Order: sequence, then structure tokens, then C-alpha cells
Amino acid sequence: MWMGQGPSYEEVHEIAKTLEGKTKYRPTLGIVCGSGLGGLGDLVEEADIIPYDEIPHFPVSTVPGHMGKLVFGKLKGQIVVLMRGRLHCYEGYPMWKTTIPIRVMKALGVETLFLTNAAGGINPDFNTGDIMIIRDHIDFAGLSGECVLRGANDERDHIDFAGLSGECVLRGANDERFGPRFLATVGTWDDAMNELAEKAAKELGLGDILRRGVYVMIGGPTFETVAESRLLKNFGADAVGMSTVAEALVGRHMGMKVFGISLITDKCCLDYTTAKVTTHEEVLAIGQKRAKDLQSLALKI
Ligand SMILES: O=P(O)(O)O[C@H]1O[C@H](CO)[C@@H](O)[C@H]1O
Ligand SMILES: Nc1nc2[nH]cnc2c(=O)[nH]1
Repeated sequence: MWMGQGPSYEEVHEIAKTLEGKTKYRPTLGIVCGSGLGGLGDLVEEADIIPYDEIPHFPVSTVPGHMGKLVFGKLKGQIVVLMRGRLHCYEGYPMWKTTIPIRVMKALGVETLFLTNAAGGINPDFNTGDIMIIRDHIDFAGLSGECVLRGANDERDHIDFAGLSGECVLRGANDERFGPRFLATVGTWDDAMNELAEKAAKELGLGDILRRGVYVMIGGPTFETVAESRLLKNFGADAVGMSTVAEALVGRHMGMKVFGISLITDKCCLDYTTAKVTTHEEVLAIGQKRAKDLQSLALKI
């Protein structure tokens, strides 16, 4: 009997089988749309659209800017499956549940995973509207233990370590049919795909807003305090969000090629004198503003 967290290998394949009964497409590329970036779904031609709530055992999206639909179809002739709406731990799902769709993608035949997200800029050189190729990540959730940073506090503020962390998505019993117990994560983000993305962005004239950097995943749903942003900067993060890393790890666990981009939708505050409040509405608005550029980039890649 399966004693792990999350869907068993058999359940994942059962979901995939259901989907294969609803679409003729057999995708090899999987795309996950970040907050406000669902417009990528409009590029998919001759689409079969399947709402998450019509898929057995599938979690539903609850966040504005995430429609909760799987889109199967063609992108420049390539057969893709696109998640128009992702799932986040802060919605109340255990981490493993947020990545059921990634496991299902693999069962459908997907070999390459393209992850997109909206993120806060931690690197002071980053501007709102910049596009960051994800060179590496920090799995804050997976790294965390008990009060390892006790004392790293700023007296004017707090560090909500529990809120920042969560749990590693691969925690629990391991089924070797999915992947190995101990996953090496060096090289999670595919160099060749990153090169390709960079080349594509430059050819599109997006070179000036192109960055490369480290994405850190926190649990959310709180945006960072000033103290937390400083902490993340000291950790070596360039951008912060509440998604993506768990999906990348699950993708790698199953041997997928993974690459991704972050749209910097706001600048995280590192200084109390200039601190301003971030809102999800603002995040979505920047997504809208950059929608065309991101669509062109995705197509070119
Ligand atoms: O990571 P995506 O889904 O792009 O969304 C980002 O935007 C939301 C906050 O506005 C958070 O969910 C954060 O993770
Ligand atoms: N944690 C976090 N997630 C985001 N998603 C978009 N912007 C942000 C941000 O500033 N912080």
C-alpha cells in the first residue's frame, strides 16, 4: 500500500488516462503560467481546454489571475499542455498537492517544463517589468529547519520564519517509479534552455530588461517585511515568489528538463524609509503590461 504523501503512481497515471480520453494531443512540452501571465494560453492553437474541476483528483485554482484550466494544443506547431493557473501551498494545499499537475504532465509524455511566474525583485538593480531567466533557486521550504536563523532579527521588524518556510515537496515516502529518494539539485535549471531564452530575448530587443538570477520560493501568502527582504537578499536571492521551485523539483525528480522565467512585478523594500506596500493587483497589472513581450518570448523560445 502506498504510504507516501500525495497521489500514488497509479493515481497519477489514472488522471493522465482520463485526460487522454478528453484530448487527442500528446504533449511533450509543459508550460505553467504565473500570476497574470495566463495570456500565454491565448497563443495555443486548436486548443482543447479542460477546467481543473472537471479532472478527478485535481486541485482547483483559487487565486485571482489563475483561471484553473489545462490547455492542450499547438504552439508554433509543437504540441503543448499549458496550465492556465497554478496551485500554491498558501491556498491551503499541502506542497505535494500543488505539483500533481506536473506529475500528470510527465505521465502524459511531457519531457520539458517551462515555468513562469511573477516575482518581487530583491536585487536592487532589478526594475519592475524586468524579465529574469531563472539561473538557480533557493528552496526555502526544503532548506528550513528549526530556528536556524534565530537572532537574525531586526528590532524594528520581524522575520516570520514559519511563514517563509513550508516543507520540501519531495518529503514523504518515495516511489522510485517517479524518481530517486535523494535528488541532486545542482543543475536543476537547464543551461542550454537558458541560453536559448537569453538569445530569444535579445533577438526580440528585450536585452535591456533581461536579467539572470536566483529565485527564492517562500510559503506566502504574506509579502515580505523589510527584514525578510533583507534576509533573502543576504541569502543570495535576486527575486522572490511563492511558487515554481516545488514544480521544478518535482519535474527534475521525474527527469524532466526544466527552465523558467520570472517577471519582476514589484521591487521588494530593503529600506524602511522608502518601504511601500505591494498588492496582488499591482502584480497582475504588470503582468498585463508585459503580456505581449512575454508571449513573443515564449513563442520564440
Ligand atoms: O508565482 P506566481 O503564481 O506567478 O504568483 C506570484 O504572485 C502572487 C502574489 O501576487 C503569488 O502567488 C506569487 O507566487
Ligand atoms: N513573495 C513575493 N511574491 C511575489 N509575487 C509577485 N511579487 C511578489 C513579491 O514581492 N513577493
